[in-house]
Amino acid sequence: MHIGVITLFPQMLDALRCGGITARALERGLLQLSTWNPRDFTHNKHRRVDDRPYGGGPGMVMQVQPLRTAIQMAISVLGQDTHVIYLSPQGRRFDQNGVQTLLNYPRLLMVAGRYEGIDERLIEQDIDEEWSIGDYVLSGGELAAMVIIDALIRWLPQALGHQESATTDSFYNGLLDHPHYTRPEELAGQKVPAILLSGNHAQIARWRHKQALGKTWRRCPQLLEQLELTAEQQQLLTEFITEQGE
Ligand SMILES: NC(=O)c1ccc(NCc2ccccc2N2CCOCC2)nc1
Repeated sequence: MHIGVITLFPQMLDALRCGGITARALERGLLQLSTWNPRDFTHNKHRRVDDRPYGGGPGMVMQVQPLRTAIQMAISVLGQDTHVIYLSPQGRRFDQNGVQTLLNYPRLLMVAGRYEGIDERLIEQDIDEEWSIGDYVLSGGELAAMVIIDALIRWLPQALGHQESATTDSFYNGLLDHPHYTRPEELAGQKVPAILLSGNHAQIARWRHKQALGKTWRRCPQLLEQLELTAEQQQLLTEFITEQGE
């Protein structure tokens, strides 16, 4: 997979190379990440990429030409079949389904807006899809792009050491995550649940599934309604509720 980002702040993307799963995936070439800065494609003396908005109003708007030239340069490197997305609060809400959708594009170009946004004519002509990571406004599209890149990387084959953690990622099987514990066994009177020390993997898996069901039931019951729980899951949830003495 080759991802490109059009951004005025390419150094922000370096954060993905600092460590962890994203850094390892990039080092191992599981995906390529390239950036293009519209400022490098300006044709004016002061390398301006923005100008005042027609119709007045506060702030500045990113001009079409530097962005269009940067996008065309990126596509010449990435390939003609590159899918071009724009990060904006008006975009399609990114979620686990979005991960699976975007993974289908071997070549993805992400345009990160700054200032008050970009000239609408660029969106109409050069952008295939708008995506949003949530209903809030950020100073630029870079962090939204990085969130999406991070989520995609976790689903690239071999990106995770033990592959199952992607498929058992809580949101994947529709439930919230079960609790996690590590050394020491006891800490200020807080003990690790004995079942986890038992070595009985079937019972441990059952306990974790029960905890995930219980946590989901507690925190977002509407999520449970969407899932048709199996008889076994109903049994586990009943057990959880009984144990909680609710
Ligand atoms: N939710 C998201 O995915 C998300 C994405 C980007 C983003 N900001 C870049 C941006 C993009 C498009 C339009 C306006 C703006 N903004 C520029 C800066 O000023 C505010 C408006 N914000 C939130």
